[in-house]
Order: sequence, then structure tokens, then C-alpha cells
Amino acid sequence: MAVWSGSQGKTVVLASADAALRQRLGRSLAAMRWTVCEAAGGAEALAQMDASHAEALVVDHWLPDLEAAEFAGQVSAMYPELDVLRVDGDPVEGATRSPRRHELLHALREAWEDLPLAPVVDVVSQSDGAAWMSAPVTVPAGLNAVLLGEPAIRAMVSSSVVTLEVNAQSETLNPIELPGMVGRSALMHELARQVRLVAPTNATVLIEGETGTGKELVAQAVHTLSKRAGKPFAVLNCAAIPESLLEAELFGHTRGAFTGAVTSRTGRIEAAHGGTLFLDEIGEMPLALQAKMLRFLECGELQRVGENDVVRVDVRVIAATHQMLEKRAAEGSFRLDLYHRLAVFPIDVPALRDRMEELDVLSEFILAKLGESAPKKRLSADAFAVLQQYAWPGNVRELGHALQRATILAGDRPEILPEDIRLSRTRR
Ligand SMILES: Nc1ncnc2c1ncn2[C@@H]1O[C@H](COP(=O)(O)OP(=O)(O)OP(=O)(O)O)[C@@H](O)[C@H]1O
Repeated sequence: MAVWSGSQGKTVVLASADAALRQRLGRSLAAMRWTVCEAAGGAEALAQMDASHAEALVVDHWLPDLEAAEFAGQVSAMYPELDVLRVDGDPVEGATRSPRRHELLHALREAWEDLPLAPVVDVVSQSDGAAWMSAPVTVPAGLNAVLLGEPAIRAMVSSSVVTLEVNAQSETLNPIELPGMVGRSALMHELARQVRLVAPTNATVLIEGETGTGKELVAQAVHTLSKRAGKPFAVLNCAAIPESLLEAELFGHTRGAFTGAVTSRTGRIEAAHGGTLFLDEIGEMPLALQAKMLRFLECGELQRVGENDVVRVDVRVIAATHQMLEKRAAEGSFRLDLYHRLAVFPIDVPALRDRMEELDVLSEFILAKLGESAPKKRLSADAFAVLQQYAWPGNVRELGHALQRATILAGDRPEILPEDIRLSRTRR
């Protein structure tokens, strides 16, 4: 993505999916001696902000990966010093007014001059194809309509509001494309899109979701699709290690650093050098260790327990939690600053009960896996109906266990019947 160089210290990130618009605004800002870092979406903008220490963000009304208004609001909360403007110069509510805002506004105004303005419409995919006008944007000469994104599909039209027939279902029936994961619901397509967008960046990712939804698989997919794929993917479950040993496990220790430390040991962070560290159940990390973790995330440096020397490590951190971490941070039981540092790019993994349309592909995937070590079973229609009636509080992991149990109970029968399915009483 292009970087337009201006004078030192005046850096603005320009987030828009429209390359022509970026070029036009970028040129105008560069003429005012701003260094402009272009980003085609929200994830890329976050990575650019991290890398460039920008003092301002100019964000389009629509982004391909994140809801633009929400993104702008979140960014101004995350970076309290940042000036955040929309492409047409409107400041984002709550954003800091930087001393150089007038320069930004001037540059944006210059860029907009003599551009044809046209309405943008958000086309909500309903059967009548109705369209509602939202905000003005430019349309290149001769262009009648552009369709971008799903499920809230946006059309840019040069003159009037149009009515469009949209089949919002078509994509949701296709399988998602993520390494090691299956799914085909709209929710999982959205998740897959976010994973693909954030993977190539170095942004910290916070994966949130109920137990057994596939958070670790999502973390692995982010790693596999990143430049770090050939390097280690280290996992540490913060809930599985006693509090007293967690610090040494993460940061490593010298010989004699504490009772029982008979040899020196490299910690998980160092072991992940060049790659990714996945911190599962981050909500269980003790507060004192959270401070140390934050320091590492801020400067990429760590100190082994019992050692004064500082070690520099290049590690991308992905964290996961099944807890409402933001709520816990607000209550004071999790550090708010660490929460914000981790949640640079939050990904929600939906509960299985909210994507039951993919129960069949998930079941088929699990039965195929079970079939690697024993004759493969198939589900009878009645047995599948039983699975559909259940609420799946343990999500995909529970589905895996239920199918394993059913496979055993089916014995020599090639087909799993309703009586082979033993579930707890939680119905949908
Ligand atoms: N979309 C999916 N496709 C295939 N398998 C899946 C999918 N989602 C989850 N699984 C399987 O479900 C099980 C649980 O997944 P995983 O361990 O990633 O969940 P988790 O959310 O990290 O759980 P926890 O919160 O308990 O750590 C694993 O066996 C995983 O392979």
C-alpha cells in the first residue's frame, strides 16, 4: 500500500477501500506535507497506526472488513491522542481535536473540490430490494453502480437511488476457506473474512467466544495465513498453569531464580521468536503478571525471572477468552490498558446454536475424522434431527464428544440412530 512522504511527525492514516479516492486525498494531504499511510480496510489501518504512530486517521464511510462508524469510534477510544475525521471532513464524535486539524480539513476540502458528489445508498437485502439513502460520496465519471460487500450491500450510484435484487443467501451456502476449519454460515463467513484480513498484519488479536467454539483453531488460522507461518506457534493456557509458575513459564528463568529452578529455562515467549504466541484463557492471568505482559507488548522486550538483562523478541500475540473481558476490565479485575492492547483486533467466534445451518458440515467433518481410526459411520436423518434440537452449550467440542460417543454406541451398525445420541437436557 502506498505511503506518501511529507515532513516528519505529521503522519495520517487514510483508510478507504476506494483506491482512486485514497490517491486523490493522499495527494492533497501530501501537498500539505503530511506523510500519508494508505490502508484498504480497518485491519490494515490498525496495523499502519501501530507502525507509524500517526497523529490522525481519515476514515471512509464504508470499510470492507469492519463497520466503519464503529471502527472510528473504537479507534478514537483506543488512541485518545488521535484526531479522527471522516473522508468528508466530519470529525468523529469524541475524537481529540489536534492542533493541525485545520490543515487536514483544508487538504480534504481541496481534494473534494470539483469532484462530482452523488448519493450513497445502503441496500438492505430484503425481498423487495428496497434501498435507503445514507451519505454522499464521489462517483467516478461514467460509473452507474458499484456493489461492495455483504451482507449489508452498498451501492454507489451517480444520480438516484436504485433498487437492486440481492441474493444474500448465495455466499453463505459455500464452505468457508480457513485452514483446519469447516463452516458455511454467514457468521462464519464474516469470521473467515476478518481472519484473512488481520492475518497478514502484525496486529494483536483478541479472540472471544464460548468454550469449544473453535478459538484455538481461529488463532492457528491467523498464524498459518500470516508471514510467520513457517515459524513457531506457541500455546500457553493461562488457566492450566499454577499462578506461581506462570511468570517463569512465559518469561523463562535463570538457574536458582526460585525454589526448584535447578536449571535455566527459556520461556514460551522466547520460544515463539519470529512466530506467534497464543495465550488461551487470558482472563485467568494474575494482575501482577498482566503488568509485565503489557510491558512486553508495548516494547517487545522481556526479562527472564532472576535476570537483569533485557531480551528483545519478535512475537505476535493472539489471546483468547470465554469471559466478558471488557466487563471485567471495567470492574477492575482485568487491566483495562492490557485489554485495549490485546483487543487491537477483536474477533468473536459465534456459539454453535447461532449457526445451526452448518451443523451438517461440522458433523460430517467430525465423523470423517473419527472414521480415520475406525469404520466411518453416517448419521440417520432422525439422529440428525436430535442433534438439531439441542442447544450445544459446549459448542463444537461437545458435538465432537457426542458423535464419538454415538459412534461407539452404534457398534457394528454403519448408521448412527437417535438412541445412540446421549445429550444433556439442554434443549434449544
Ligand atoms: N469450525 C470448526 N471446524 C472444525 N472443527 C472445529 C471447528 N470449531 C471447533 N472445532 C473443533 O472443536 C474442538 C474445540 O475447538 P477449540 O479447542 O479451538 O475451541 P476453543 O474455543 O479454543 O475452546 P476453549 O475455550 O475450551 O479453549 C476442537 O476439537 C476443534 O478441532
